Amino acid sequence: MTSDFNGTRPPALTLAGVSRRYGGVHAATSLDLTVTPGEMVTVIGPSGCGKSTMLRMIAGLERPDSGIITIAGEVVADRRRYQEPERRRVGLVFQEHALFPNLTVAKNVAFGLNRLPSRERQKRVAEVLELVRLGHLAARYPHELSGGEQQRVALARALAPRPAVVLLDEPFSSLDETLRGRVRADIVAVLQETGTTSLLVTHDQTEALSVGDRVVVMRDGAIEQADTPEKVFEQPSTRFVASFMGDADFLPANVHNALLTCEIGVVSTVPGWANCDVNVDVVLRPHEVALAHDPAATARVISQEYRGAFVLHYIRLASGRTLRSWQPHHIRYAPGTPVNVTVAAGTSPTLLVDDRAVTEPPVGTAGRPTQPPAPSPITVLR
Ligand SMILES: Nc1ncnc2c1ncn2[C@@H]1O[C@H](COP(=O)(O)OP(=O)(O)OP(=O)(O)O)[C@@H](O)[C@H]1O
Repeated sequence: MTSDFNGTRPPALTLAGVSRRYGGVHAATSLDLTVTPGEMVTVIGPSGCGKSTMLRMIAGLERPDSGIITIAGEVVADRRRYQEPERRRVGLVFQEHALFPNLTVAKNVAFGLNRLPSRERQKRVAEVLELVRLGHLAARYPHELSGGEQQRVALARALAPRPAVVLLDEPFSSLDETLRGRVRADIVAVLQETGTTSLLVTHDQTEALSVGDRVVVMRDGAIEQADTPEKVFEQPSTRFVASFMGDADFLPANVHNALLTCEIGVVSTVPGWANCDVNVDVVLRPHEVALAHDPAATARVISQEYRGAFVLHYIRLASGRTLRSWQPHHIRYAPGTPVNVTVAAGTSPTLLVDDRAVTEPPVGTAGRPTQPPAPSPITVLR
């Protein structure tokens, strides 16, 4: 058993230094993660970054080359031990519904409960079908259900044996856009209601941010950042996370005596950066970039995309760099319009040095003379 967590329950799941290679491919590299009971963690990253490999190792469908995995305090995989999937307290929900087509809904849900006496089994099946609001469809076969209903049955089946962790691998991706939102809300509600610990793999940034208590961003087999949705979006730890989790542009900038400036002028003050002179890249998201028509401005609108609630404008700066700006849907600057570009008041943008976010001046930068990029024309913060 691992040590107690918060003095009471152990973590629902831990990975410590978990790695897996397929020939020359490092599918998972030294993964470290601790998931607390009841937490919902979303896992996101580009195709092939190792999301499914991580889930498969937790489920016991794949054996790690090294590292330790515990579930509810019990070691299920380490150098010596390897617990079979059916003995792990893990429930699985996959993209394809994976229900047995020849079994009714009730029998599908009862499938993992064969150790229970018949009466208890029936009671538990009825309970979980009620939970996903499908009690009235217990006698139907999978082909008689909608895609959303099939996913709710899959969740009921995963929850029935009271697993310590439920793993969901892109459970909504086969559903169309409208249904997707509804089924997602239903499933998340059931997981929250039952206090179920879960890991949900998704390709959808909005889903990862809106559903997760914590978001794990993976890249090339490694965890790049594991944080609250707010931190992942507002304080990305790397250039990759900043650009992967939403639109982001990067401008060379300089912090001199706590004042952050770049090509568009003064961006903000940076508390704690007094007495330093550091070149950085500043991360700007389109909602942080303000525009105003100004015949004297050197920046130009290149194009715009109508997105319904807002219009995304592409701006070419004097340097030739491009910046994007969201404008309310009723504001549309025609291509060629000269615009004054500023950073919205109250923005505290992420600063990068060598692709990593920095919150303090790098060691040895105090007083270092650097050549600040020439701001054109300095814009006073509103
Ligand atoms: N059984 C296998 N044999 C060889 N290589 C594999 C195997 N399974 C996965 N890989 C490789 O390991 C890497 C990680 O794959 P994985 O399926 O975990 O990625 P993923 O992030 O889930 O991708 P996707 O989002 O496309 O599903 C990929 O390069 C993949 O080609």
